[in-house]
Amino acid sequence: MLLLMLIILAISIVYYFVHLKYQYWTKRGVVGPRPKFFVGNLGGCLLLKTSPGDLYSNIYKEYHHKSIVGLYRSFTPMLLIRDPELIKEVTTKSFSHFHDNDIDIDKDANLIFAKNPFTLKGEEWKVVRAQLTPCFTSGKMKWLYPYLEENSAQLVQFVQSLPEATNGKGYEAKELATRFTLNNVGDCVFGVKAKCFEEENSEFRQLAREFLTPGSWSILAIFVATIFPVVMKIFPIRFASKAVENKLLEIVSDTLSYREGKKIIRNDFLHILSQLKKTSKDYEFTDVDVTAHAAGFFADGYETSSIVMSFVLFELSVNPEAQSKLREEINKAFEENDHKLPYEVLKALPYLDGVINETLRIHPPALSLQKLCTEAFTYTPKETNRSMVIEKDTPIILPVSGLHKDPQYFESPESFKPERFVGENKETIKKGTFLPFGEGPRACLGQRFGLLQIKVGLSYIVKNFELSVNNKTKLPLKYDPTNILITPIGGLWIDFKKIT
Ligand code: HEM
Repeated sequence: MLLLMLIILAISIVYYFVHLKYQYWTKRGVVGPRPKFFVGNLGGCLLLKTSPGDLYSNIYKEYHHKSIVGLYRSFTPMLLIRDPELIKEVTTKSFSHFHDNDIDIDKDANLIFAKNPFTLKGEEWKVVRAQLTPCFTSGKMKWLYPYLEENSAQLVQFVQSLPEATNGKGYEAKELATRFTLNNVGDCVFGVKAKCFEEENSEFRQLAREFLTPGSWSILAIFVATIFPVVMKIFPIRFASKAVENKLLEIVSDTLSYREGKKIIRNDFLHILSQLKKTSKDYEFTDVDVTAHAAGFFADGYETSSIVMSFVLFELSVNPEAQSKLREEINKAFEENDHKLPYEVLKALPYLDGVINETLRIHPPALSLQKLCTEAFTYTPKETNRSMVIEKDTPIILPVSGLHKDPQYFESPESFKPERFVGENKETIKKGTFLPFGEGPRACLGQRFGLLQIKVGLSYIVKNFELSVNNKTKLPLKYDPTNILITPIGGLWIDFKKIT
């Protein structure tokens, strides 16, 4: 009897404290979905039924009349922001209150990722971000452009050589785009030929398969770290296997020694990084930094860009009018420039820009972003007019996909309309509602390079092939719930008809 009473007492105490924990947002007048014991609001993600990005998009839609929504990650209160004004505060105006991403990684177990600006915090992030920013100036992109053009010409030859791409069996767009972007990072980051068109299992393709590829360990680790950052503090989870990390480090140090020995100067990221070693004044930039950042650019450089490129190919296939209009713009640019596509001309093509931005709106590779409140911030939601304090260490969710599909900001959000991002229309897009690259000081560092490689590869493809969707593509598209970056279930299969 006594034992039973003790058990009931223990359960009641636990229940009381759990109840108290889950009162956090109610006490502050913030509404949100009811949390479940232990998992809070992320149960669906843990059961792999939904990705965090899709979960936040659904919550965004459900609470359409609210500026903020209170959620719980296990017992930790976190805040989903719907109000674009508050998003502007978080990303830009009051950046000093929210300067970190909500991710923790074990530095000893992750040599490469631990140096990536995305995972760095506070002063360390500031220093590294300032060091790496010069790698992505417009001038540096111009240096790299010839490599991208050469790989784009090879991309066309590769598609032409594939019987399945042209005989109605279809070719998977992500596979195609990954081969292309890996060749680009091989050239632009390491100065090495990645040979992803020539060889089915080239060294780079193998590396990529084990690194940030859907289903690989690194993707799973990122998934766990995103949902439960605390796990990363307890277990030294690796984002890339030791073998992959060593291989990347070996490629960089071999190339550097070869260049030094032969006195070779090649205009690429590796050269820019090794120059930083000589010019960095305030903070020592070591060999390890050069190597880790080059390897980091490899990781950042191919996956997100190939996702975007594959979705652009898909959207053009299902929107033939947009495809024709884009082809017209590209053909004209080639004709007016001696059958070439110079860097300045490509950069200024408005419809191409619109097509890519509209694809990024409908299919942003990161469906949501996670920030951390680093200094308390006072906010007054307009619907309650009651100010509340966002406390230090509160995780903040920016529901990118929810905002991108909100009819309040993008009329008929399900329709593919590149014109939204062309000319004056672009200026009417409300700040804080279009976030494919994030926003403010912490926005994507490699945006210029990512967009450039997509633009040039796409221009060559659209000039040479008519695209249509192959019936192996499962429509309507569904994203794999076990991935952080969007991955369409079954792939995006495209037919390519050569334009003669
Ligand atoms: C179209 C392709 C790309 C997309 C859609 C994309 C998207 C993003 C997003 C959403 C973030 C997070 C921003 C935030 O936290 O607010 C990010 C960060 C970052 N990206 Fe990209 N990215 C792309 C290509 C690249 C490329 C090609 C590189 C480098 C070669 C790169 C390097 C980085 C780095 C270093 C960060 C961390 C920035 C920081 O925290 O200071 N990205 N990217």
